[in-house]
Amino acid sequence: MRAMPEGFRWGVATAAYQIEGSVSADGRGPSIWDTFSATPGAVRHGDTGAIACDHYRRWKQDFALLSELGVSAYRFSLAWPRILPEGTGQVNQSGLDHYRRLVDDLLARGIEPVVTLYHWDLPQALQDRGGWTNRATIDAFARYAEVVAEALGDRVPRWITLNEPWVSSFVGYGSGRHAPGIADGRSALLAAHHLLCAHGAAVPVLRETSGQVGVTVNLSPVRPVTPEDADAARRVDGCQNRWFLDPLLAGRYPEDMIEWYGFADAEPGDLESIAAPLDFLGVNYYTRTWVASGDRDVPHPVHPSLDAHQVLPEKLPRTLMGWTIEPDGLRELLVRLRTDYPGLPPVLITENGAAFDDYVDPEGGVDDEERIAFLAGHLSALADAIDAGVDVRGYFCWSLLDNFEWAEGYGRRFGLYHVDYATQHRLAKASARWYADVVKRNGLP
Ligand SMILES: OC[C@@H]1[C@@H](O)[C@H](O)[C@@H](O)c2nc(CNc3ccccc3)cn21
Repeated sequence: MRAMPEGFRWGVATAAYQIEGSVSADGRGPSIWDTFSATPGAVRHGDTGAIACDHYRRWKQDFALLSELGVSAYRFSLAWPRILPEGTGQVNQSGLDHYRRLVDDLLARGIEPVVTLYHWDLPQALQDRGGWTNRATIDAFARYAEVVAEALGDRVPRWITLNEPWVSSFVGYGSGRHAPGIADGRSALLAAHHLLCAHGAAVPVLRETSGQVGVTVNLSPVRPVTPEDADAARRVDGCQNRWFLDPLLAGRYPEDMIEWYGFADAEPGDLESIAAPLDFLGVNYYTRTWVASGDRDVPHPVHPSLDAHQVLPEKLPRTLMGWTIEPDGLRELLVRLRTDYPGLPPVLITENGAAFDDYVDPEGGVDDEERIAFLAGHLSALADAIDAGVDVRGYFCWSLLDNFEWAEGYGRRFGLYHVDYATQHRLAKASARWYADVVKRNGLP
């Protein structure tokens, strides 16, 4: 038995655009993901979030699944375009009312709502004015936080300002593989900085509520394939991990990367605001990053393309996303955080999960043993990190439901519950029953 500490929070996580659907209902405005997914070639099979899991209408039945799992917490995101359809200006009360109902139902079930304000669905109206490359979006986010804090501030125990600013900036504005589909290095850096500033502007606003405040970053330990690749690996670590951890936890950008990027867009006071004290750090972990510089093209001056440098060791097992399965990477990154960042607040694992080739068998079940093994391995590594002294307060499995997997569309299933998109029928996979038992035991059997 690998028991977690007393009071450890067990949860599952989702995000608005990936599950809600109803993209034009009750006053919702368009987001950059509505625009991007409607762009031919942007998303596999031309999939969009227009319907997704129809969760906007089926949320009550989905919340019954949370009770079935026995989780003590549920992480989900608010759709900014439901609350402020134009990103700023007029508030849409229907949007706020929807999320009030969700939060109140969770509380009535004894489940802690952990609310992400921004999980990539920027109102298109803001992108029309430059989006995250426009410094004015910082103030728009702060106003959004004020509106949400006023409406829900008395009943949400944990707030997450941003989900994965690295993805929003370097993938959305640097490689163009995510919305808004811009492939420009300097835009990625500007977007990253403004996202961090937006986080810093929202922290004092949310701190006025009764809830704790944190931010979620995706972290991946970086390994050189050969010793000659050490410099390239350090650059990728600088881009993917340190470019966000250093400002958030130490109030500075990493010197080696400032030089590499030639970055000079921080204004006086920005770094102090970004480094506002956190009640917790959300960490999303999925895999390690293996880097080989080799004789490939010179890495992009801003965003060393992981594709060009991602050379995965053949012997390692992978998920359907092509990501190597490396549970010990979770222990490694948590111990590194504790070692490198003395100001590290308590940690929540806000996402961990995997996509495998799930299918409904002739008996009507989904026997996803690979997912059970993935989760068991990562929970064991998490227990190792806690035994090593890292203060981890909770774990959120990604995801409750199969859902819209961004540029991969519906072809990649991460859910504990299988979703038949033709009928919207939810079906507990074997991993759902396994996870419910882990939650009940407060640890691995
Ligand atoms: O891909 C699985 C999930 C995704 O569904 C979540 O919305 C998102 O928060 C999330 N982040 C990662 C981490 N890594 C990542 C790397 C490159 C592009 C996108 C995500 C995985 N995931």
